[in-house]
Amino acid sequence: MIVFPNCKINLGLHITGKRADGFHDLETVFYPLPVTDALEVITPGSLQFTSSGIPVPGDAADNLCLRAFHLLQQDFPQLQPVNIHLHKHIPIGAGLGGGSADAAFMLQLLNKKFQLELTTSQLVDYAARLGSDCPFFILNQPCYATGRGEIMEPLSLDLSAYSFLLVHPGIHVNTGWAFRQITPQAPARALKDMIQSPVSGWRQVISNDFEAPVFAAHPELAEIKSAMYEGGAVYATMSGSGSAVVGLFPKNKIADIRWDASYLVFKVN
Ligand SMILES: C[C@@](CO)(OP(=O)(O)O)[C@H](O)COP(=O)(O)OP(=O)(O)OC[C@H]1O[C@@H](n2ccc(N)nc2=O)[C@H](O)[C@@H]1O
Ligand SMILES: Nc1ncnc2c1ncn2[C@@H]1O[C@H](COP(=O)(O)OP(=O)(O)O)[C@@H](O)[C@H]1O
Repeated sequence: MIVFPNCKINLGLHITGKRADGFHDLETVFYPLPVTDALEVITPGSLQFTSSGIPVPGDAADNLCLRAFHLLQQDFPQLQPVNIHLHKHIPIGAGLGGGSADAAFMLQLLNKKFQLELTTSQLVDYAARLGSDCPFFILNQPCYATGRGEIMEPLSLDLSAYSFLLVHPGIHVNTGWAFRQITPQAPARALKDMIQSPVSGWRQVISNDFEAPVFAAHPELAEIKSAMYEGGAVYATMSGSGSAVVGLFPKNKIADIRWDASYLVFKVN
């Protein structure tokens, strides 16, 4: 069985409070985009994880695909050992949620393969135990999210008039560090309302709290965002805690910007 976990971008992000459990409350709009990994699971086999493509940092035993398998196996001992292969294409530590997508797709794949009959709400609960971004990928549709990101309201948000440019300059931002740079506060404007306003005005009203500290640490990112606006982007923002920057351009009119050869660049028309 093979699935293709996709990435997400955040359109607006506000850190609204620090919680007793050490996490932060936030509000954001998650939007899925078709830049994907490939995740294959074969049975029968011994429990094994291999990967190709972009190297995943850390011990293979800590990979979110294996963690998703072990999480379900605790409650469903009938899960047979599986051979897992991940081809990594989504940049890592980029604010694109690639690891979270792999974990959420793994839960769904195992649910189907072993006929566990888990409901969407049960899958969301399991996903929340693997990471704050994971529950989104169970729904995988435009959502306004609060809490740690697990309280989701699907939105009707049609961005089919736009093409998306994603630029990742290879800077890996540590999510925990990024949260520690921010003093939580109530947002000046309600994101849930602003996201329904015309995209042409988003530049003035939709912002990401992580941009100030992350751009201060990596000025190259502010330059990427400026280059997108100079190239005709209708809206540009860093995604999540970075470091990927995303630009919305009129459909099929992504500017031909000359990026540094080391950057990873993705176009979604
Ligand atoms: C910032 C966001 C926005 O969508 O995305 P990314 O930039 O990572 O893609 C998410 O909130 C990230 O979610 P995720 O990447 O799953 O984070 P987790 O693994 O749960 O947490 C990593 C660390 O970030 C901090 N953290 C995370 C989420 C949250 N609501 N409050 C936090 O304080 C904690 O220090 C935690 O130990
Ligand atoms: N399957 C996976 N893909 C990517 N990263 C993974 C995976 N499993 C574990 N990780 C760990 O999760 C961290 C964050 O990954 P990722 O989800 O890509 O970043 P972000 O939260 O910025 O979107 C990485 O540093 C990596 O060590």
